Amino acid sequence: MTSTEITRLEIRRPDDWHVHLRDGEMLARVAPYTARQFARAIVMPNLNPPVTTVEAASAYRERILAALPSGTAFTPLMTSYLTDRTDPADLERGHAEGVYTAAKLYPAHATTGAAHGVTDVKNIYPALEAMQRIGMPLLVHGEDTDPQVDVFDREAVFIEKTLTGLVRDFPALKIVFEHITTEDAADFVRDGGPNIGATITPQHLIINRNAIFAGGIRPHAYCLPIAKRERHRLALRRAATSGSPKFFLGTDTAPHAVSAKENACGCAGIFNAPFALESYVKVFDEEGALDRFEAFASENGPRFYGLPLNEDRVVIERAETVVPERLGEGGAALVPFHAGETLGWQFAPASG
Ligand SMILES: NC(=O)N[C@@H](CC(=O)O)C(=O)O
Ligand SMILES: [Zn+2]
Ligand SMILES: [Zn+2]
Repeated sequence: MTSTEITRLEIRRPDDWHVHLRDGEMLARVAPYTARQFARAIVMPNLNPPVTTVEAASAYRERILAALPSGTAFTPLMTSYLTDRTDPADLERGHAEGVYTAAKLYPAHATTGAAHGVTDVKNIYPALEAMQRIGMPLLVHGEDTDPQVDVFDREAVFIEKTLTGLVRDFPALKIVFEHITTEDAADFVRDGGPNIGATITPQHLIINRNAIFAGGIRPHAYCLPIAKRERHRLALRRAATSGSPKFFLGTDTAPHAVSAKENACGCAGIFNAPFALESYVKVFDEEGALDRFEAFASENGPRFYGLPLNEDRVVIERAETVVPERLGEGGAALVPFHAGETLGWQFAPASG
């Protein structure tokens, strides 16, 4: 069957292996979108202050569950924010107690909420040794932070200056190279051992860097790592649809208030949770790879993490979905990815 003849996908319920659920009112506003489409999500710890202890992660998990309508079947998978002072014993205890699923490396100042990040990876070597020993995955925001490095080269420079050494020094550590944006990263992951994987966002499969400057500056197309040239987007599409088990779904949904996006110093982050599956399926459809979508969305992630696959199923149909310009009212409104566009797929269509 050619792709255009497929009008309905029924797949295991997907998981989102990279989300920002925020906290407080924003958490209540955004978490239901992720819980609507996904069974589980890896929750990023870049709150203010960051989630650096088992107690903080456990309390955050409770706030996430409390923010969802009762009866919602959704499992937040918590992460620890690594700092120069991370205590390996905290990681081991959190992992053993089932609180931490993974730990996150933000190079200091690399992105939103990374001010408390790691200044030199050598500082977390004791933590990484413990994680390697207990099988706890390391999640990496892979951008070099040297201000001399061009913003479009930061991911490639990070591979060369940091990631290659980490993989060499911790050959048995599970590493997820998060939200990859370049052909360099896709090749590095493809050519690496079985314990290196990567998440890919919808935006990096759909836009290139021109979108940030289309007719004027477009703050809602700005995220980190920043979208790159077309050849990188094409390489990411090949990686995502290749059938390789190393690449899996991670939206990096990163909501910010409209006033923080449409600003002289706008925040990085794209809020893609509301139509995430529609967005990814569009890409797999365009690439003639709808038959590979279930593995990318629902199988490769849990297998990499060593978690069971979801048993329930979801339906995504070929049907028009109009994406609103804004979701929510007044100051609480958020601009979703694809605002104002019509997508050709619809998640969980009303029966009939
Ligand atoms: N992706 C982004 O542009 N922003 C994320 C941080 C991150 O994932 O780097 C955020 O928390 O806003
Ligand atoms: Zn990041
Ligand atoms: Zn992120």
